[in-house]
Amino acid sequence: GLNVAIPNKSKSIKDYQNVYNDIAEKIREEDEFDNYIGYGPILVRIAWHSSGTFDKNNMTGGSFGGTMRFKKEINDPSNAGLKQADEFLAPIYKKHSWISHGDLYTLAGVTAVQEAQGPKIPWRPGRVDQPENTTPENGRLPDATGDSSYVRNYFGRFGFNDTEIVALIGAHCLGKTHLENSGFEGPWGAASNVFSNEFFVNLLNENWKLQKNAAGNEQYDSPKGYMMLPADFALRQDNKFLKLVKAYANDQDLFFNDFAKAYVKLLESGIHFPADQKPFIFKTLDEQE
Ligand code: HEM
Ligand SMILES: CC(=O)Cn1cnc2ccccc21
Repeated sequence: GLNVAIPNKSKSIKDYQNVYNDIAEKIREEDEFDNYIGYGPILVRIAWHSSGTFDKNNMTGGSFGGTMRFKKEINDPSNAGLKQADEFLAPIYKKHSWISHGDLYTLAGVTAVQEAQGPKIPWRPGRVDQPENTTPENGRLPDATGDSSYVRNYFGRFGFNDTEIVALIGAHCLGKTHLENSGFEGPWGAASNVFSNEFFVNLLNENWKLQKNAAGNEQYDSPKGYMMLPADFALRQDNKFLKLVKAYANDQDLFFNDFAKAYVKLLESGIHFPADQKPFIFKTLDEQE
């Protein structure tokens, strides 16, 4: 059905900046998580996975209904590890339970990118919690072993073009893969909690070798201990994707601008906002000192 955003008229940018600040302060406070990577990366992932169930062919899924809060969705094998993000957000929801879960998950993903020194992400509230029986079925999130045509086709389900696809996957500059979650293993060393174009620089410049990991899955490893998923490496194996990878490796500002636009489109997939609803642009903690 049609997901029409219903902004809460009693809440202003100040109220949402308060939620942003609580999330940002908790990220700073709980800095030891995942070997001092912190919670930022999995907050970006839960925002993306909440939105990544969208299917433009039948207008189902997406972040609107906040169904990630239900067992069926959070237990999707593709969401392994994200219960920790949901638990991180539970006290934030308890304190600000006027907010919808869809707004909370996506706002957390915005906060995490901005607090990681990434671009400003304009954000609009108005998602409305939907009942458990509207939870989409498992299996709508992408397969890490896919090749370039798989990746282009997968994101075609959202109506994303090549620029949006490559920019979005640049979020793999944050965090790491965990064998117990996805069957892929990334190195502590190379994992980062600073948003940058490093993913593209490494993808282009490292000497990658395809090898089986401890779970028997093939991944690309580099002498420096970096890794890439087959679906990451696919961005080098298609001429149009490769052109974009090179552009972003050579111009971080271009990457930041394209990422911000694509991330907004992802987090708002399937939602109709009032034409006059202006997005909020939040200040970082550093900008409020
Ligand atoms: C072809 C599309 C994609 C595939 C196949 C994919 C796959 C994966 C896999 C397998 C992991 C490791 C999970 C774990 O083991 O803990 C991961 C982590 C991550 N993904 Fe993606 N992803 C894709 C697109 C995206 C997009 C569009 C975003 C955000 C805009 C994103 C953000 C992240 C982040 C931040 C992490 C790190 C999480 C952590 O450190 O725990 N990914 N992804
Ligand atoms: C540090 C590292 O492995 C960079 N990287 C490369 N591919 C990734 C996929 C998800 C998260 C991080 C990823």
